[in-house]
Amino acid sequence: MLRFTSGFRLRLALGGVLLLAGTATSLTQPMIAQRILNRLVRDQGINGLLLALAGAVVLGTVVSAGGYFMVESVGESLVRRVRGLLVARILVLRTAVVDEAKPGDLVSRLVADTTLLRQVTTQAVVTSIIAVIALLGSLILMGLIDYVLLAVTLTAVLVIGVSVRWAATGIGRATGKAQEAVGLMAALLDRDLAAFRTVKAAGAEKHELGLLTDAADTAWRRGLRVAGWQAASGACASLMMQTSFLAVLGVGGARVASGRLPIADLIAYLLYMFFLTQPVTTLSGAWGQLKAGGAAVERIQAVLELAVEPIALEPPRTGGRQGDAPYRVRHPAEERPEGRGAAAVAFQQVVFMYRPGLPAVLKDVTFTVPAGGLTAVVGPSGAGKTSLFALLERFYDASSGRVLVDGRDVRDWPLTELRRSIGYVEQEAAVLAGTLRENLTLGLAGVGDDQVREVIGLARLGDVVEALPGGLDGWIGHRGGTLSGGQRQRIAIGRALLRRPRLLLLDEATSALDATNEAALRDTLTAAAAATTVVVIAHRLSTVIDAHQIVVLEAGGVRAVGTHDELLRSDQTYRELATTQFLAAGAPEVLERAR
Ligand SMILES: Nc1ncnc2c1ncn2[C@@H]1O[C@H](COP(=O)(O)OP(=O)(O)OP(=O)(O)O)[C@@H](O)[C@H]1O
Repeated sequence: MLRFTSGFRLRLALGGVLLLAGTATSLTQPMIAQRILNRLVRDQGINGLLLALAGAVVLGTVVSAGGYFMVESVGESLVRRVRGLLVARILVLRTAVVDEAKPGDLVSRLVADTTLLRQVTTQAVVTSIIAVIALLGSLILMGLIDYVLLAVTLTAVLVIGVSVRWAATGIGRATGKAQEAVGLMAALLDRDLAAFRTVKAAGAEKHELGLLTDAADTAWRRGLRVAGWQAASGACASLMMQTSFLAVLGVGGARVASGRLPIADLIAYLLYMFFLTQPVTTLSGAWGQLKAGGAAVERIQAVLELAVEPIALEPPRTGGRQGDAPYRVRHPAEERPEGRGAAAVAFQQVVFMYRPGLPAVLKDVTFTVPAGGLTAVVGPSGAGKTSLFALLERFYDASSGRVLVDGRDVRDWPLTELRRSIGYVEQEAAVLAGTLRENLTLGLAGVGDDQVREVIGLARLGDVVEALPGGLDGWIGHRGGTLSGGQRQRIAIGRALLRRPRLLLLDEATSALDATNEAALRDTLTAAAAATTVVVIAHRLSTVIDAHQIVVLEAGGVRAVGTHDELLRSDQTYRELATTQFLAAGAPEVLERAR
């Protein structure tokens, strides 16, 4: 926790000092009031004292408010820093890590655990520092009065310390588990929202509700356990304070009776014991809170330790008002590149498994893609086609062998530069909640209207712009739920083309397009292939027929490479694929050629 407070410690300390000063100023008020009363009784002037009392009231309030604000603002700054660190980390997590993560749980760590952390810093840390000072001060003054009574009090404080420590461990453990349950709830809700229509269509609302309420119940039960530990710790502290009070009374009384202690000293000592109750109660509560914060820190730390890609992503230091618009791009990534030509690709004896222990999905894959032109990759479902793209984008590293882009191993490319050279259109094309323009210019800065309009033409997005209320700046819902599969993919193609990639990877949609759009997109791909290298995982006959080279993949291995006509003649698998599995693009002559 201390690590996260670096840079804020001075402000935190200053806030603590102000709070302390505010309390001290407030403590002078009864003394001034007492004097005012005394002077009134003696019929003396009180103007000066009234002024002093008013001054003490105002000063105490202002100083306390300043201290409170400072401490709270440190809490907010701390949350901002930790959230910045977390998102900067989450955004560059390795794909394999995210494959296994629960997104909802990550969100819960970002939201709920950081909030808990804030409460702990502002409430627990500062109040306990003040309480420790008050505790030590009182104990010293009590020792000056009578060290025998101090020994009795210290025994009680020690017992309280031990029991509070024991309870705090329980609080920390129970809080960690409660936060875990909250994370599970978030993960479950995320899974339902991600597959919202599927849940509805399957009539699984009741089932999912059961799971969610189970998770909520678990969080509630664990929350109760936290409350139980807190109550036990508070009860222990209070019991010991009362016992020690009685013990001091007994021992003190005996010492007064034997003449070893003046009665006035015993009364003063007992008054100090009253003072002591406050810091002891505060500290016993704060210890538990610190442990709870520790549990939150552990969950945050666990995310910060996940494996990340070699991309330097620092949370920006500046704040600044951005208005109410969500998803405003505050730190635009980069300028749109100029035309950059085409990149050659080579796979050399590539073996790849997603995780150690899993079977290899690519087995000794070797083929080359020349710079420029259209290469189609075809093969049965599960052959490993998408995995080839994942290696090119370096979402994963090959287990052995080499993947080259422009003759350079992808592992030797700076990752951002590699990805900047590649445009990737997934089959289940991702559309982000935001405007159409934001979706197209994602990660690019300074893209002019004319350039956006150009890709709208190229990707055949005219109908989407027209139908969308607000046009180019119209809002596209969560995961593009308001769009058809084909429209989503055309947006993704537009996004990829806008980046002017040296290599365009396209996992063709399996859904059929109408004949006009089919032909138009074919033209777009042909035009793109003239300027850059295009590799398409092809599901359409029209695409393979147009391809300069076709790579046939089967069960993780390259079966054949050639043109459509060559492969029709020479390769049985290809012939079967071409005649049975490809989506034929309406035109009879295409079908005829396939036969
Ligand atoms: N993230 C992953 N973790 C583990 N295994 C995976 C992962 N993604 C894919 N696989 C497995 O790798 C194999 C190849 O998958 P891949 O998606 O590359 O096939 P594909 O040829 O693109 O299939 P399709 O045409 O159905 O999209 C499959 O057996 C799949 O189950």
